[in-house]
Amino acid sequence: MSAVRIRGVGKRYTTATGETVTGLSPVSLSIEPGSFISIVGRSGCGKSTLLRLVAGLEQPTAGAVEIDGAPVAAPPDSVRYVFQNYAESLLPWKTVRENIRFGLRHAYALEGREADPRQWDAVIEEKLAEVGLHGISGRYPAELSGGMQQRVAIARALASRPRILLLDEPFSAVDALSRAKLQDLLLDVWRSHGLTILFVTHDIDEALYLSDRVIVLAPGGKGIEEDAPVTVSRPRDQIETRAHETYLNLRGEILHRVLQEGAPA
Ligand SMILES: Nc1ncnc2c1ncn2[C@@H]1O[C@H](COP(=O)(O)OP(=O)(O)OP(=O)(O)O)[C@@H](O)[C@H]1O
Repeated sequence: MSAVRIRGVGKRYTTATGETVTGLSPVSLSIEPGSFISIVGRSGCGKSTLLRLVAGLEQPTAGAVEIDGAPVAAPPDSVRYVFQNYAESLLPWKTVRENIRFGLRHAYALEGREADPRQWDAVIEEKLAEVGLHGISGRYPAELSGGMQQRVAIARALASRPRILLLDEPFSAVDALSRAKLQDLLLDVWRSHGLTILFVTHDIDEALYLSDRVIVLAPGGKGIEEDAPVTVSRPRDQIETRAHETYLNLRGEILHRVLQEGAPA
């Protein structure tokens, strides 16, 4: 069974002035459990709309999203969302420890387990270590670098034991070196937790490096333009993978297609 099934899902928005805007023309996609899928395309093509529909944060105006075979009417327990901006993923007025505790509470409540708060600090430190952070649990999100904030956002999401992780341009505000490290961290947690990941990015290289499949959305919310499998072997390596012939050919193909599109960037 697919982890996520998107059946003819489309979204039209009505603006405050009563205008109707196409967020996304109907698309259909089947996402296998444990796969890593990226969604790319020009600004305004409907990437975030698609992710929010899968997350149950918005309802489609056409079609339906199914998670593990069940229709999504509200944000499902098995799904977590990491945004570009930490202020959306984390609670800025809570420390890192309190933010992750929030995720843990959620997991314990779902599993009907009695939480023993005395054990939580150890689990929180374990989650932070998993994303390469140590000794920062007493800090507030604003006291961390952009890359560290996104590591905390990932740790918090992992603490609630999701099966599906949705990430909306999570690394676009960090420097290139931190970004490469975050990409490898995400591949590590994807593998070790057996997650299904849907990842929105503007960066075609990032999408190719991370994914099993890259979905290119057409400009103006017109739907899926290309669904390209990435056959480059795993584990991936920042230097070797990006120099691989298959990777470079696919990169050329997708860039060519995106650049050819008539709409302004
Ligand atoms: N709440 C909303 N109300 C009205 N229109 C919206 C709303 N959200 C999105 N849209 C419109 O839907 C279209 C798709 O928006 P969306 O944010 O999904 O694009 P995107 O591909 O994620 O863009 P970007 O790459 O710039 O983040 C755009 O035309 C946008 O203006």
